Amino acid sequence: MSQSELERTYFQDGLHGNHCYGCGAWNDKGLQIKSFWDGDESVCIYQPKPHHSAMPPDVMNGGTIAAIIDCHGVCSAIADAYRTEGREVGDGEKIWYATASLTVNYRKPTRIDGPVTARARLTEKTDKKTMFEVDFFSHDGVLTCDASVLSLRVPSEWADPTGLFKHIDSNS
Ligand SMILES: CCCCCCCCCCCC(=O)SCCNC(=O)CCNC(=O)[C@H](O)C(C)(C)COP(=O)(O)OP(=O)(O)OC[C@H]1O[C@@H](n2cnc3c(N)ncnc32)[C@H](O)[C@@H]1OP(=O)(O)O
Repeated sequence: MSQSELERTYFQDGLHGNHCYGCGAWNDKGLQIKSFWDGDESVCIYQPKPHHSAMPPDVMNGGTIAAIIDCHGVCSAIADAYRTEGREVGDGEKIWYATASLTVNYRKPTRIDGPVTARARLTEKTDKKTMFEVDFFSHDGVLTCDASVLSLRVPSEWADPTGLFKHIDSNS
């Protein structure tokens, strides 16, 4: 069942303290993408800004597209893990995933003058690994990119607000 715009809950709003450039609701300078369930698919609708352009000012930059797809895929893996356990995103013991692999095929230029949409579907899952395939559309409904995002479950140190590397350094 799809949620109407008013009753939507966005995955990122449950990821408290997330400063990620693409999906962190607590990063004022980031993209602050928002993702939600539409039945079995997850959806992200994003209005690009003029400075998200490629060389032609009416075409969206590929790196920004990749950041949206990456973060939408990883947040979908996180939301799927919570949903599997019957919990809302962010409730109870925290679940974190990080990108292990991202593949983006740029099929057509993406118009920048309206909201883009990423639609993701789960294609593979184990306890630790989750794969989402993502289709990316320009505002006129053209499929401009297809992508796959492999997310791996990571420990809570990844969410340490003071940083990750001190945990890695102390373990090595
Ligand atoms: C407030 C907080 C907010 C938290 C943030 C909330 C959302 C953030 C969204 C943004 C996402 C990012 O940008 S995250 C930043 C970008 N990503 C990273 O920096 C990740 C860097 N990579 C790593 O740290 C590591 O490689 C990991 C954690 C991804 C995986 O290491 P690991 O956990 O030791 O995994 P490992 O045992 O080697 O492998 C487990 C299984 O996965 C497979 N596998 C591992 N890597 C790959 C790979 N690249 N491609 C294919 N398969 C792979 C292995 O073959 C194995 O399969 P099998 O034998 O089991 O079959």
